[in-house]
Amino acid sequence: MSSKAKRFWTPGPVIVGAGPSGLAAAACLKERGVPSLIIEKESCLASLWKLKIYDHLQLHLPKKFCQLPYVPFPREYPAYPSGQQFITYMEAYANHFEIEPLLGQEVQWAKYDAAMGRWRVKTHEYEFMCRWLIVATGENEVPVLPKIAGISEFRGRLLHTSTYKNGVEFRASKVLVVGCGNSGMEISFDLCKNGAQVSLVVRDKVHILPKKILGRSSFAISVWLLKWFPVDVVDRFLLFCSRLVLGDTKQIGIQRPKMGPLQWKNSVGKTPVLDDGAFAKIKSGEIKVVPGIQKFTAKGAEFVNRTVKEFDSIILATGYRSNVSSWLKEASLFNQKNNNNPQDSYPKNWKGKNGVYSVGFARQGVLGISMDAHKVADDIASQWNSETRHLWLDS
Ligand SMILES: Cc1cc2nc3c(=O)[nH]c(=O)nc-3n(C[C@H](O)[C@H](O)[C@H](O)COP(=O)(O)OP(=O)(O)OC[C@H]3O[C@@H](n4cnc5c(N)ncnc54)[C@H](O)[C@@H]3O)c2cc1C
Ligand SMILES: NC(=O)C1=CN([C@@H]2O[C@H](COP(=O)(O)OP(=O)(O)OC[C@H]3O[C@@H](n4cnc5c(N)ncnc54)[C@H](OP(=O)(O)O)[C@@H]3O)[C@@H](O)[C@H]2O)C=CC1
Ligand SMILES: O=C(O)C(=O)Cc1c[nH]c2ccccc12
Repeated sequence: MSSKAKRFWTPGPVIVGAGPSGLAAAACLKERGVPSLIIEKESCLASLWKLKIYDHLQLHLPKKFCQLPYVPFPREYPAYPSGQQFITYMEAYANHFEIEPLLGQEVQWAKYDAAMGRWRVKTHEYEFMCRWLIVATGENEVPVLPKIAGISEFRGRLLHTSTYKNGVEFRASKVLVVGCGNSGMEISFDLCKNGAQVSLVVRDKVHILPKKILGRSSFAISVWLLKWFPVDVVDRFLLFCSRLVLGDTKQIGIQRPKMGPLQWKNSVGKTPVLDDGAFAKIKSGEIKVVPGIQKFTAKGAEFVNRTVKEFDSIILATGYRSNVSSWLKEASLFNQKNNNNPQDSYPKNWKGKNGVYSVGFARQGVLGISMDAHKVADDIASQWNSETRHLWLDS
């Protein structure tokens, strides 16, 4: 099969993935005069947002922190755009920069050919040869489905948050949500508003912060404070405000890590929950916090404290991982020990050896994507300007 693949030499970089990272990288390169080619496995751009996001999702950071390079969100957009508005924005972004990804082509493997001095990027139909490869396949590509004992015995409905759309079909039913990240909290809230009886598994320590403090985004306040104060001081401020707004989370069975929320995010990579209403439902008892699962049973679950409960549905809000190890054959940037994330931690994680780069693996959301895209484009453009342009003009 591989011998039949049509081969192409691309002058500029090949970008794998047409999500926000791929689009931002292509736009930044274009602004610097460097052409690029995006290869996308799905039949659309922004596939995470089009295929895996629930109906009521709003960006949890204010819009100025979620815009891609050069193009602000439309003025009429609300402070926290919806998932659909973010999709519309990305479509317009691609049109603006005339970015036309090659759709429906999954990259099966990419490896560096030292003899050619080129990356070989293979899809089912094509093989591309390029000087630079940009990995933009995202930190949230593959749903994490934990191997919990008895999971195949459960006779009710079992799904991951990536296929959850809304709570309507769960009305009046008993639902167990496994995992207390932003997905687990927001989906629990949605289910609760739709009349489901919700239990939420919190197996370990977690930081919950109010989305807003005195009407202002707690994330925006943190970014502002970080200009003047070290991160541990900002963390203490966030914890103080959280205590005032939410109360003591320990009293309802949710313990905080010893480290503050921003330090926790930077060192462990776990995003604090930005609470937008679920916590009040936990406090009122409408959402019940339950401990880790010992095993699933045909009708429900047994928990580590030996209690047993029945459920109609189980929703795994257990997060996502990257798929890079399945297709990228290189070890300078991504390694398995580090959960397939770039091995140098932020902010040194965007450049590997032989012309491989990453955009969107800094665990910093869209803001991190924009920063990576500029740095990667600057680096490639300086090489493009000094060597490649002459080669192509001469030939
Ligand atoms: C539910 C949810 C809500 C979020 N909300 C926010 C938010 O409010 N603010 C924020 O800053 N961040 C948020 N994030 C984080 C979010 O993942 C990123 O900000 C953003 O989508 C990452 O963009 P990306 O382009 O790096 O990855 P993705 O959006 O995942 O795009 C990667 C693309 O690569 C493609 N791809 C993967 N493998 C291959 C392959 N082998 N060959 C070809 N194509 C491939 C995929 O199909 C996909 O289109 C959220 C994440 C989730 C899951
Ligand atoms: N509105 C928005 O903008 C939203 C943004 N997001 C973002 O999307 C990304 C993904 O979020 P999310 O999908 O919540 O994933 P996360 O990885 O953030 O959270 C997964 C949760 O599942 C728990 N978990 C994993 N395995 C098990 C298990 N076997 N038993 C019990 N609990 C388990 C984890 O607990 P533990 O810590 O113990 O491992 C963790 O609390 C994040 O960056 C998030 O901020 C998500 C939703 C909405
Ligand atoms: O949505 C995400 O997962 C993000 O990574 C956005 C983000 C970056 N830094 C943060 C600190 C606190 C809460 C969210 C984020």
